[in-house]
Amino acid sequence: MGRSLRALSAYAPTALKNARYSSSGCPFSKRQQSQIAPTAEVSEEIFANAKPYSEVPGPKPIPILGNTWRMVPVIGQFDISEFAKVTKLFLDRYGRIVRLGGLIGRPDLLFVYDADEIERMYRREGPTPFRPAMPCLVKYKSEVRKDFFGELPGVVGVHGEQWRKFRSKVQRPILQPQTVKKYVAPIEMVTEDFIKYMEGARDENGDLPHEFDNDIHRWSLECIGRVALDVRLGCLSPDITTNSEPQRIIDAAKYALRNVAVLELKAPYWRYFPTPLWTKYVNNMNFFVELCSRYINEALERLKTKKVTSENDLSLLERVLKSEGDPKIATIMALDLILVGIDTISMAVCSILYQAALRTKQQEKMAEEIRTVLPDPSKPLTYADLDKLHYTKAFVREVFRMYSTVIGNGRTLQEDDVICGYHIPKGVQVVFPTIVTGNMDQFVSDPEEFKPERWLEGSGKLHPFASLPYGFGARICLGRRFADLEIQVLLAKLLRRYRLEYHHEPLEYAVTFMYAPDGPLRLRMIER
Ligand code: HEM
Repeated sequence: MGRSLRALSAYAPTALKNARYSSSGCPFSKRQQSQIAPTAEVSEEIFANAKPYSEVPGPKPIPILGNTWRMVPVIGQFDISEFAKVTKLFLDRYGRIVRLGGLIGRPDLLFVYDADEIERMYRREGPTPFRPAMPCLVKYKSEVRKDFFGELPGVVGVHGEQWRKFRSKVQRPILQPQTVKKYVAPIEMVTEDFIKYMEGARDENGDLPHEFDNDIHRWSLECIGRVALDVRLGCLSPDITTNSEPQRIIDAAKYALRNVAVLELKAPYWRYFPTPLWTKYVNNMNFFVELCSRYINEALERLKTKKVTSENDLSLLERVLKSEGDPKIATIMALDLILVGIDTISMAVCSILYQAALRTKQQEKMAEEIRTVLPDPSKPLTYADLDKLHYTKAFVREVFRMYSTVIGNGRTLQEDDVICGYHIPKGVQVVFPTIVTGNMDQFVSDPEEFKPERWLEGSGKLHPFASLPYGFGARICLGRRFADLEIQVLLAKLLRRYRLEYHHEPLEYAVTFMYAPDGPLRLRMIER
């Protein structure tokens, strides 16, 4: 029996659990040997028999310098853009659990390369999982603009009760398929404009320009504006002038993308004094807050005179405005969606289009599927059509497995635990390096083979926690349904009419903040 992609996805934990052993000949026998159910409490006996934390293998900190130097680009032995290789190197050198201690001013990092342990930790994580992330944003929300964010500062960079309260207010409207369905037509319109732009931007060979990755950002910005702010921002219009609002939005998004990585990974001095880069970051964030507030106020005004007969007449934003009665909740929700919903999806799309251009056989299979589901290209897309694009979705899933856009996820332990036989104290930051675990033959059959079919056929090993592009559990990506929708609409519209090719130097993947092809994405776009 074929296994449906949805049953395997991170959104259906119960189905996932049942679908885990897809092959005959159990690939995950270690679990059976240990007999530890993934949600079981760690007993006192397990604690008593655990090896001490100090024995977890890993690079030894050098006195005074600690281990931070290893992470500092250029002078250290590990370059940040090589982070994906570094995490693999840790596995090869030290094994399935690796401690990176002695990092100045921050807790130890613990890399776990065991999908069974990752599953156990996710399933036991409790109602308020703590994902350490975005320290710049934490400082901005909790100190610099505490006046604005107050006691309900959103979900990104927020933890504990404050996080739970905010998430419970917005989760339902954002994740309901019924909400997402309403955005098929708006996202299709944005995407049609984008494809029109792409058609005009090609050179005489049909190649897209050097800065095409920036154009993908403009598309994702336009999509998120439509979803979170109920407006067309105008970022795809062909005659944007310098200093116009769309240009300022594009610049602000670009700035956030380029410099947050520098601030957080390379130059964390802003923690101690306001560096020029930090001051610019704050101004940039203030710009986004002001932008969201303005559009939300406009939406509120429109809502006052809108005739509403049922909830179905309301957009996502209007539903939140109506149910919460506080425009600030809607503003902060929009801000969070914008902050994490631009570069994630843009980088994912760069990677997906690049892989489609390189893998002609699989691209043709997607095109054929799209043509079968959508015989008439002039007919508007529906949610039901998109749902039938099984192979296309499996292709995307396979790109995520092999070239995980978000290289890993993480949790700060909120209580002591036993991981891979070691007693790990509360407060340690555990890293789940998806980019590595998704490519380990212990968890995935023939991991070096690009095989979308593996997500459909149910043959071979495929540990459901080895590759989780959107995370898992109570803190799972809030925008994943929109991310999937945007990717599917783009592929359906683009591959229905065009063949993608690539005729330049192969691009290396690198980590800037996300993991994506590094260099000019000069795809060739040829009418079918
Ligand atoms: C392909 C694109 C994307 C990928 C790979 C991705 C991945 C992720 C991951 C791994 C997390 C952490 C989940 C966890 O801790 O378990 C996350 C969180 C989040 N994502 Fe996404 N994401 C994508 C697109 C988006 C988009 C388009 C939006 C907005 C519309 C969005 C909004 C969020 C938010 C708000 C959170 C924080 C949730 C919380 O902490 O409660 N993401 N995403």
